[in-house]
Amino acid sequence: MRSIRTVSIVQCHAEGEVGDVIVGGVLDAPACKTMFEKLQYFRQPEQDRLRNLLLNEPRGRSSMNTNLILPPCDPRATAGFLIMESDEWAPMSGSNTICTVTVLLETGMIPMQEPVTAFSLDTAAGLVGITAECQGGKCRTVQFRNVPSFVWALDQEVHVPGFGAVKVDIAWGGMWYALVDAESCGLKIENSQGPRLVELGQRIKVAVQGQYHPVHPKNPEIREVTNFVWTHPMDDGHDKSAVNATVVSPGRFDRSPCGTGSCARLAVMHARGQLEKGEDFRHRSIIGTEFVCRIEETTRVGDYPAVVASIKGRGWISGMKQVLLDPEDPFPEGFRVGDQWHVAS
Ligand SMILES: O=C(O)[C@H]1NCC[C@@H]1O
Repeated sequence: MRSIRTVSIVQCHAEGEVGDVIVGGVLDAPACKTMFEKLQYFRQPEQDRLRNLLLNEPRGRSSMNTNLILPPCDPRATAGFLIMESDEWAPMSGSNTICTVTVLLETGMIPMQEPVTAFSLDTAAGLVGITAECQGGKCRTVQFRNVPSFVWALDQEVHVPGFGAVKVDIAWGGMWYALVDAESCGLKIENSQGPRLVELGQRIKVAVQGQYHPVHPKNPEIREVTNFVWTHPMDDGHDKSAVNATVVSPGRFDRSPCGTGSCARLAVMHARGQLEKGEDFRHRSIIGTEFVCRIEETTRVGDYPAVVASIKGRGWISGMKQVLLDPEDPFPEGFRVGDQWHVAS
């Protein structure tokens, strides 16, 4: 056996969405003042080979993410982390935060305090507060207090070639999202409609990218919609709840209820007067798992009214692995196949 690269990983999922965590084998980015600078370093083509090696086949698959724990830049944080998704280094991610916290605590990288461990994590989108309920050495729940979320525009009409006009909301929840009511396109969020939801969701996302160009007021480098959420109307019975399905690029469902998508939706619901500060909202995924979401505070981001949202969910460690690269492997950055990766050509 030979290898020119060895990366040690703890495998984890949060409410069904894989968020593996690198615990060894990758050095920190040199001389960075912020986690966003670290993200910029790692997404350069030479460094980005790591993301391709880990997420592309044969080592990865289309429905997974990998997180990289690094020293924080903000002195208030206990650790920093960066998020690798199939098509981007995401500034922030909810399911990946829950996985990273679960691994940090259950492997002892951050000492676990029972019944509650509280600390902050530094991300490329800013500081995220963590409150983890812990019992018997298990991290039972992870709640994170996200960077502020806000609506960029409501009810925008987008022309989708071959389909027609679609109404979209555009909001920031740690990533930029377009959100569309599935019923407005004659669809229901259920597995039997999966291929159509993913295919049309991707097409609407591309159409939005062509017509609307949101920019984060605090960081002009964080721009353009990269994620898409299908929503169902809120069930306002005993609990406020709804199902959603996030279409992650290049075209597959988030298996979790999507933490940053949920924050974007909370900002939209607050702007529409559907959810107040302090109210719980239960967001369910395509596989029936749930995040408990809440608006903790209202604030502003630049000129935009914003909400500070918290999201609570659960993570489970599922294994450990060491990724290797044989110097003669013909695919040092892996490959993608059209059956599962929505390859354009
Ligand atoms: O929970 C989230 O925010 C996400 N899950 C995978 C894609 C998004 O980053």
